[in-house]
Amino acid sequence: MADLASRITKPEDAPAVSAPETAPETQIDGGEELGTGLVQSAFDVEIKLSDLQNDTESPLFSVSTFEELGLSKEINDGLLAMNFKKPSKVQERALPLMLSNPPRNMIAQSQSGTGKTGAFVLTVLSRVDLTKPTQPQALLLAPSRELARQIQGVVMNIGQFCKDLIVEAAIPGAIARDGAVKGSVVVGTPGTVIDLIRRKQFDVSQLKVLVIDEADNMLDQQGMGEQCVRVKALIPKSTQILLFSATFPDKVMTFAEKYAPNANQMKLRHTELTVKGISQMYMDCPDEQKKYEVLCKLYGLMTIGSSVIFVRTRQSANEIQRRMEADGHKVSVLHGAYEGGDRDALLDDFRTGRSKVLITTNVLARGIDVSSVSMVINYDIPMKGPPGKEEPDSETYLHRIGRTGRFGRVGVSISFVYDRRSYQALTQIANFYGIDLIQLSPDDWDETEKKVQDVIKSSRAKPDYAPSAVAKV
Ligand SMILES: Nc1ncnc2c1ncn2[C@@H]1O[C@H](COP(=O)(O)OP(=O)(O)OP(=O)(O)O)[C@@H](O)[C@H]1O
Repeated sequence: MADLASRITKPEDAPAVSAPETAPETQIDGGEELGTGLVQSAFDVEIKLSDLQNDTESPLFSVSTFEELGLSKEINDGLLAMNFKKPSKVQERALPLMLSNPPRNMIAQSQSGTGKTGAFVLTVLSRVDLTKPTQPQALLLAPSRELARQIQGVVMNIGQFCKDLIVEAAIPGAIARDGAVKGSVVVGTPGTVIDLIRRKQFDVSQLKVLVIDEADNMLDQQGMGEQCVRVKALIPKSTQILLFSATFPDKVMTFAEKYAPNANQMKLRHTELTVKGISQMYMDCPDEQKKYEVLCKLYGLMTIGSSVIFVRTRQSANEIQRRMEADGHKVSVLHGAYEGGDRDALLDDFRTGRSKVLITTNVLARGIDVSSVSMVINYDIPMKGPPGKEEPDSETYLHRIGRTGRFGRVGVSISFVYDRRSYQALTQIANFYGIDLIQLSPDDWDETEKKVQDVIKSSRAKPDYAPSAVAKV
């Protein structure tokens, strides 16, 4: 099998090989054969956040408690029930700014899996007047139905002691054609929300807060930007606008600042964006066809909890599923060609661990929070732009790998490269974030297994995993 270095010239600044750091002291070991060719991880994880949350350099660090942030008793009880003991940095810093009066807009950036959802959900729950339970007062927009449903779940969980809280989903199929949106909090996708407002099923006249999660993606003019502009035009001018994401490319940030004028801001530099708990690796595959063999070998060898395989197209997702199933692996596939109900059931199966491997496209690259995910495979390096003018998609890379390593956990990402173009694309992404990638070779499976297992058998990142991110408010 040819070495990548012998096929292409490795640039000076190519990802360097480095040994993964581990946190073995947090692990209680174990493993269980599933008889599917895949091995289920049965690590009983001891979750110990306190070390990370006491480290000033960690995005999970904070000096205060939730009580000190002045939240209501009902909300604090909800946080307690969810075992949220201390706020993360984005929660501690952004909340006081978002809750102050008169309300001011906010643009907040924080690494993947560091509690942005909690930050805006706490704001929403603090702002709604529950004496008007069916009057929409807060609208939360997300790019996919899966993320909208997930956020709806978080609002309901944190708000479980808030009497009369009704949280509606405005996603395709959720509201009957002649029905009305009757909840104080509404979580939806932009197209459905616009339809509901236009058909007068959704009264937005009393909205106080608009949250846009994954805001760089949502406001991108190539994507849902136009729809978000239309939503803004339909709601009261006084609505407080909160924009959240792990990534804000400069171009989109300029637009975000217009969309949410005079906003308080929490920004990070590119080099502060990666989560150190995620060991980023790459697999040097001999050629494109062999990528599939490498994938099967990985799954045949490893003890992996849950994992996500990202591919470029729906067709290749289906094809990999067909081949993996024919080879005896149990996998699920989810992409935009599936109907809403099927998508919900597929993701629910993955969340509950009924299925352990999810093959998907960029539709699930952002926001999805399944803490048991210990490995992410970039089967195809994410690219953006029109055919012929494609360039590496650094933002999507970061969001994809961010499906693991959630809130201080550890995980592995493995990006497959097989030729000069894919190698250069990955190199460009690594340089953008200033990261060192760990090289894996399909010629040395003992070493590959060791490098991967050393990381995923541990549970939490050590405090010194955390990036040197200091949010500037
Ligand atoms: N203060 C906290 N204490 C403990 N766990 C928390 C806290 N805040 C959030 N979490 C948990 O951390 C995980 C990640 O949070 P969340 O999904 O909000 O991340 P995010 O920053 O929105 O990530 P992404 O950029 O991927 O959307 C969730 O499982 C959430 O329940």
